Amino acid sequence: STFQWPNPLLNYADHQLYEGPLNLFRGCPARDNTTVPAQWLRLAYHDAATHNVDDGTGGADASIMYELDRPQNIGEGMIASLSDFNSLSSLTPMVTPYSGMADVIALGAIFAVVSCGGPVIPFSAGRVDATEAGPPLVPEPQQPLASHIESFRRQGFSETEMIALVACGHTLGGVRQADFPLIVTNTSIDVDTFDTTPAFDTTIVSQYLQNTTQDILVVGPNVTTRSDFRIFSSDGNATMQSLLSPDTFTETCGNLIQRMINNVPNGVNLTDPISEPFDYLVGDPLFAYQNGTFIMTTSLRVLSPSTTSTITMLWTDRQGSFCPSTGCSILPSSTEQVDFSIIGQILGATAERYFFNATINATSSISKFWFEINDNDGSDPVVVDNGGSGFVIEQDSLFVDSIRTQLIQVPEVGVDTKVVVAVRGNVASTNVSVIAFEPQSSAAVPPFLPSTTSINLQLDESNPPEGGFTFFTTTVSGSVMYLSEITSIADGVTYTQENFYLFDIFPTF
Ligand code: HEM
Repeated sequence: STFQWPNPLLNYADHQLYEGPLNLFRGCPARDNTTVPAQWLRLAYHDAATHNVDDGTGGADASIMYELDRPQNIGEGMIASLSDFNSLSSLTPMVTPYSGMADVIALGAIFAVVSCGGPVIPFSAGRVDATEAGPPLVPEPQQPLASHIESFRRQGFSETEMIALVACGHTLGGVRQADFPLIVTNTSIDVDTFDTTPAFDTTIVSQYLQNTTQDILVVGPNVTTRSDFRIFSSDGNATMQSLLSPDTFTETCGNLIQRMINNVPNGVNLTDPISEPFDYLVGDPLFAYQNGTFIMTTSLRVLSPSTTSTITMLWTDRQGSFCPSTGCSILPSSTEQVDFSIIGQILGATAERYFFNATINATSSISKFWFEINDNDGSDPVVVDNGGSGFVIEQDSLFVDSIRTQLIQVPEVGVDTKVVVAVRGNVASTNVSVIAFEPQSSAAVPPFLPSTTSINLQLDESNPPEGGFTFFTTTVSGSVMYLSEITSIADGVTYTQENFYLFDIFPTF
């Protein structure tokens, strides 16, 4: 599939699915006598369950961050899961200036299922985070069947789908005694697991049908809270019978959980579902100015590369006369095999990432770039040119200087980042500002919200003007990962750049 650059949201979706840090939780890891994936999947259900098809409100919107004091959301897995997502932001941003925690919770459900051996669920990005609690609509075990049927109808699921979705959810994890003492009455049990395997598999179904189930919501001493029994048996076990087939279970659960996490309020538009890595993924170009040249660095991830291929980056200059008519060109400076997540591996993806370090005449500059892949086997080279337009450099008058921008070690604090922005023109009246975006929250408990700070930059004393550029600077905390907006205003002319990912500059950090 084709990636049209720039598209930060789709780039984020591909990165999270195929190269992201949720992959650290592969292999269905245990925690708190249940599993991390069980905790993530329940969190995602409770976030999405507030969806109301009748009026188009609620759903997968991270409102769960404001609803944890409700009895329906009791359970230590909730805070633990949200804390997982918040602390991963110290490695790589989970929330970004253009995407929020609701997308992360949905990604968590996808990784949860696959981590325990379930299907690969396609991901659509673009959920919008709520800023307050939604209606208290999560079903509870003591409620009668009719209220569960109505609750699932409101969430957009038929009675058959309700049966299946509950079985898909309750193939993972179990019920915690401390939180549900009226359900798990045996105080020597910490978590009473729904079935005998931690895996995302049909054991929940087969043990139920064989009457060997240990699911406490089926066989518990308290009849009132046997909600799984009432739900599973509500159609004479017809749906449970059909789910005995591992293929049916996998396909049904994949589809239903995908619909569950895509239940968003009206007016929220999700991207098309992503079910495979993009064929070619370009890295956002970085610029630095040095002695009359621009150093532009970028990269290209190529899926299923041929071992014999030569990859060339080409570009045209802004004046139209400096580069030859075929374009200026450069070969990669280095390459690296892409380390795909469990999801990428299941899809059989292999890829190589090629890094380019172009030295560009700063006067004639660069207007656009593209790539050519020649397999050297007589076939025509493949041109990767963003659907024909090339990767267009909109302006070369304002950029974060990727060489002058540096990490500074601060004893006992960690690191700060000295940000240096280059602005064309030697104008003392230039006003340069950035919005610094920190994805990780320092709060001890949810809601975990990113923070943004507006900063006016100062003239950089240690980087005097050079080659028609003036350099402006500020020092930000090392936990600032994006400059969500960079703006310069000089003599009535405004330049802006959005969503600059600062950590592209320090790839090994
Ligand atoms: C009528 C509907 C449902 C009821 C009454 C219900 C009830 C419960 C209860 C009481 C627990 C124990 C929670 C704890 O001790 O922390 C639980 C756990 C769980 N539920 Fe449900 N549930 C329902 C539907 C669903 C659905 C649709 C899903 C997902 C598709 C789901 C996924 C889970 C998971 C994964 C756990 C295990 C959590 C862990 O081990 O930490 N549930 N459920």
